[in-house]
Amino acid sequence: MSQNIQIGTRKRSRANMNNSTTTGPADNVSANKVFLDSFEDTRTNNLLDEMFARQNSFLSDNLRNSLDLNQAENSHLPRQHQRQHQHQHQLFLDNENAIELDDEPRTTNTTINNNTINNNNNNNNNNSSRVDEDADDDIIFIKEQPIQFSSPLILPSSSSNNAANTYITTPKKFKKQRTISLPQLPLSKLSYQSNYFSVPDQNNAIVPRVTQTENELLHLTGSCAKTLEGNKAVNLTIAHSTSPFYNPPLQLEPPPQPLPPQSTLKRQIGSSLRKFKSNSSSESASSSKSNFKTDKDGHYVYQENDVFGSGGRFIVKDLLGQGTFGKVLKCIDNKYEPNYNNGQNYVAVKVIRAVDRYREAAKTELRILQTILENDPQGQFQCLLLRECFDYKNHICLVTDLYGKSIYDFMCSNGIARFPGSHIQAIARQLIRSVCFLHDLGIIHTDLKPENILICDETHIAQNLPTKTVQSLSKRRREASKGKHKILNNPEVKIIDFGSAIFHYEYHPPVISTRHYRAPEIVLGLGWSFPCDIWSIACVLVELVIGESLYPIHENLEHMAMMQRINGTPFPTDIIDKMFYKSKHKLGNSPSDLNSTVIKHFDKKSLTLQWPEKNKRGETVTTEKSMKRVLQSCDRLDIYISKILKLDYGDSISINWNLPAEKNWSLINSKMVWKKQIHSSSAAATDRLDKETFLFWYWFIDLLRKMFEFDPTKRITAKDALDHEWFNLGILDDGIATYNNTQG
Ligand SMILES: Nc1ncnc2c1ncn2[C@@H]1O[C@H](COP(=O)(O)OP(=O)(O)OP(=O)(O)O)[C@@H](O)[C@H]1O
Repeated sequence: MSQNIQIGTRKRSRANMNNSTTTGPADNVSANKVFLDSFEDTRTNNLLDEMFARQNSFLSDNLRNSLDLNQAENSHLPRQHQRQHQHQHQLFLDNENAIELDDEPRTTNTTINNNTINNNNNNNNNNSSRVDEDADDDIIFIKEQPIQFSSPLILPSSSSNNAANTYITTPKKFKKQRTISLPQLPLSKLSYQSNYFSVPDQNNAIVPRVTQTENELLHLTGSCAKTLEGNKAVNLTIAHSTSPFYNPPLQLEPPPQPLPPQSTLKRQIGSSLRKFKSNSSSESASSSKSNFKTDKDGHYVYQENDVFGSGGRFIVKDLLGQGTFGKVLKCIDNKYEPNYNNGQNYVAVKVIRAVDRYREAAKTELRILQTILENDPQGQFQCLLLRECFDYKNHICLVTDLYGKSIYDFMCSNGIARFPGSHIQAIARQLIRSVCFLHDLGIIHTDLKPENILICDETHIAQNLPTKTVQSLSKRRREASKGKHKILNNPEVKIIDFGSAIFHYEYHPPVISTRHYRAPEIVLGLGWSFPCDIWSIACVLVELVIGESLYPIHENLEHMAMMQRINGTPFPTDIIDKMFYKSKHKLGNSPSDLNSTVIKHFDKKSLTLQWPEKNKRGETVTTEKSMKRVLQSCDRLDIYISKILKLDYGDSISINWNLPAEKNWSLINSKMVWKKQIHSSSAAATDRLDKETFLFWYWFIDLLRKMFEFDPTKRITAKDALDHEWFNLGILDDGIATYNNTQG
């Protein structure tokens, strides 16, 4: 599918810069360039060569097996790069600079001064200022520098080849020095420009979007629109989620939007859709030819080659999905020539159940899709694009662009469900940016999950997995994957299913989201707003790393116990206090089972969760299975993800989110050096980790931690998440290699 990929062409702003990080007008750049700020193509290619060379050992197995890149790349590298390749194992990095150590005399030295390496020791806080004198030196590049022999530092020997004392010098810092970091996919650098959109107000009039304000109130469910703090008549809490509206403080919930009469439904689609309406959607013209049938539950009965729509416009070709609301069909749209734009005469049509309840719900979905379309007619913000809507035999039909399978289905059909880091970053960027766009429009998605994230381009490379690995797969996965590890060529995604999405000023049902992706404020009945989407995205991102659901739970108590375990901390007592207060004063519209499944498990005095559950005699009644799921199958998030990363990088990677990045890295590094000294090189070879790769994962986990903040008013917003340090970092892995290989 042709998609516009927006790539910020301005210099990257630093994570600690505030709104200025939103880039200016973005250019459309062809998707075959790894993001390299504003450097031209040839340099891009050279840089990529260098990066591949430098990381050769890191990826040697995978790249050799699947892509045969190393030999090919090195054969045409410039001489100094080949030399670098030969000696890449001798890279050492210190806080300020890194230099390549050579075992033969050299006249030049490659300085690698990664902006990420400059993170100071306070970098647990992403807003901390950097130790960096030059505000402009964050471009990623290698630059050959003459060696500056300042006082050499003697380091412990660091490789078997370098048994003797090794000198590491501190080269003089060059102004405007260009630095190198590992590459990112273009999708990881998609820019976002706020203050741009217009949104409908409560009377459906389009008003210009006001500047984002932090003076937003956290919505409560039901008829109460007070903030959590407001419930207690204390100072109003500022919810950091942004939205385009100034919410009238302490007002009762605005009346629900009147649902449009059916006759005006078509008008609701807006002017941008009119061009699609040349074939008027009157059903009568085609109904005689159609076999279109509806069952007793109001569901369309799927039959291949069914024809429906005005003039027999749509031919049913496949059933893409079936949900509560209806069926989603892959159809040929006869409005277009058969080979229109490489098969873009195919569309997805969501045929809503012919039941009043679902028809009404579809109208809400329609209003959301309409707002999205009006503000992003090109679909640059990764949201499902509505092409048309019509009513057919009492079924509302939503015609949208057709995308590939969902991330969930892709994972199920993959021998290794985990995604490469570069793809996780690209997907994260798209999701967060898309949600930032939605939140700016006042829309909360409420049901973000892998099933609702579709892949645009399903093409991939497939590597054969070792027999032993294949045998360890479940029968279902073995059959679905055919024993192969699939890596997408391009991890572009789209968010779908706006059936549960709402405008922030509308009625909030007490329970939203699919259980595994449900934020704590929903479970605790505190009321919810924009931050719930951030929690859901965080759950999705972890799922991409570990290859399975982070919260494989079905009930509240275990869910809460697991949340505490994963965050490594109990729920903050102030939010539990609010939960009790809300319940006591019957504020808001709580889940019906709140008392019996949530509140009763908290101790009123200590405001702590009583888990494992005990009976009156003090005996543990929590089942062994449940204990195992909470205590053994998961762990504090940094530890849990580190365990998974060991599969790729060896035993030494051990991320501790309580340590500053530099300190964490030096502990890991000294462990690796020690291992190399004690053991043979083969033992050390299991550690395929360098500092930049470590930093990539460290900052990823840091972002997750902020997204998993229990208190929704303190949880990172989508806008702030886009400015997080992690999005300045790259990684060289199979995902980058595949992308590069296929885009060339
Ligand atoms: N535009 C599309 N292109 C390709 N597949 C799609 C598209 N839209 C939906 N699907 C498929 O149909 C499935 C159901 O779509 P959707 O989630 O919108 O329906 P739903 O009735 O709201 O489902 P649920 O009840 O699960 O929320 C999706 O998971 C996806 O696999």
